[in-house]
Amino acid sequence: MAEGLTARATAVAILDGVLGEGRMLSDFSGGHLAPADRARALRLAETTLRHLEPADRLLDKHLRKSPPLTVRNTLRLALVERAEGAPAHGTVNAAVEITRQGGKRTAHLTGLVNAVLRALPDDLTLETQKLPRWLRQPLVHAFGRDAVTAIETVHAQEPPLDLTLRPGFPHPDGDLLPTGSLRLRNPGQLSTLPGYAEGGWWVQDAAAALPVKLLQPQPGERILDLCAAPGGKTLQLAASGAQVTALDISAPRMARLQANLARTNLPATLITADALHWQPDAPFDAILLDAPCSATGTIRRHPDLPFVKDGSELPNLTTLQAQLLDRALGWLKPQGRLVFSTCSLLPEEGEAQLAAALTRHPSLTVERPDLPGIDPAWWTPDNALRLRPDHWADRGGMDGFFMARLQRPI
Ligand SMILES: C[S@@+](CC[C@H](N)C(=O)[O-])C[C@H]1O[C@@H](n2cnc3c(N)ncnc32)[C@H](O)[C@@H]1O
Repeated sequence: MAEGLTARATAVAILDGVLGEGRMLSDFSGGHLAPADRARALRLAETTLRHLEPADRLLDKHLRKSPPLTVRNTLRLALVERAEGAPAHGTVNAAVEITRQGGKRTAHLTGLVNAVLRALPDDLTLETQKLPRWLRQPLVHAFGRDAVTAIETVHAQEPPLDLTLRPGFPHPDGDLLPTGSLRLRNPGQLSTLPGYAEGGWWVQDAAAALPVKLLQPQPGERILDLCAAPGGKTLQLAASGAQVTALDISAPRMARLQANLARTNLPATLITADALHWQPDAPFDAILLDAPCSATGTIRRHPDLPFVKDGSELPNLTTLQAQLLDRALGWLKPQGRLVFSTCSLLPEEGEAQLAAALTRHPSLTVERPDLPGIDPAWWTPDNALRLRPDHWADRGGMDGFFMARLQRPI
């Protein structure tokens, strides 16, 4: 059997699901696989998705007509592995074997797969993959062509892993970022790292850790985490000593939040409900609204997103964000503060959403506290924070996020 065949064949099956059936990578369970094969398959599929279109441009030079999707995915995987430095013989043998094992559907194409892969040059270099048009155009308009090219360059790289640390607890070695997150390059099995068992840290992108830092929770404050699951921000709020109520509509995601609280031994009151219908008993000192959004800021961690989404859900999402924001503002005590955040790169889920909220609620003020490690260039003219994947590009980038802190009048 060719080495790594299980992981590679699984990676092809994952690519078939994403590109043929519009399934998200996060839906892949792979529970029947050994953990190492599962992790390798996902990593191979993600890497292939980061280079899919440049890979196709090279493959198409050697294909007279397009093969079935699963064969194309087998070729894409082998080509991308080669470009990443894998030895030719291993990738070719595995691709041929996967094609042979496809039976009637693909076995007659083993010769083609072998010939195409052997015809590829030794020094394969892949161009940078561009964002899809529905996303690229508004981003060029918002940030300029150079910024979008820089974002695409970061999207092509495997992202590092960031941890949010709990003061006084053990943690692994890594690079401490200016905003306080710890960055790891090759973390390996997380549950074996120092501090895992004690709940001393949790995985959270450096940008995703900033909405809670912007909210500046204080011990004893009554804080609502609205749209809370799976709960990275709930853990931050609870670790600050605030009295946290965490609400989310999704029961499975709330189960993950509960497990995260159990591992870290942090307290919060959990409510599974639709925020459009729920009402609190009493107002809050502060609210974090980490609203559902297009998640276009997380493409470096979710390279399937550009292939599965087409922007058609945006009007519904922006309407929901505004409704959630209006409801949440009504649950604040006088002078209470609310952070609105989205992991989106699109101004309509960020800058434009803030501008519209200020028009609907002219008495609100936007607060801009001093936060350690924040580059002054990341603040917008309206005192919001706009974070992009190309920020800290030399360190591995960060997720795209928008966040603003609003204060209710007396
Ligand atoms: C961006 S995610 C939240 C991430 C979370 N704050 C964290 O840091 O782990 C948005 C969440 O909004 C929830 N959501 C969507 N519509 C909702 C609604 N009407 N009421 C409550 N939660 C909702 C989704 O289930 C999803 O978990």
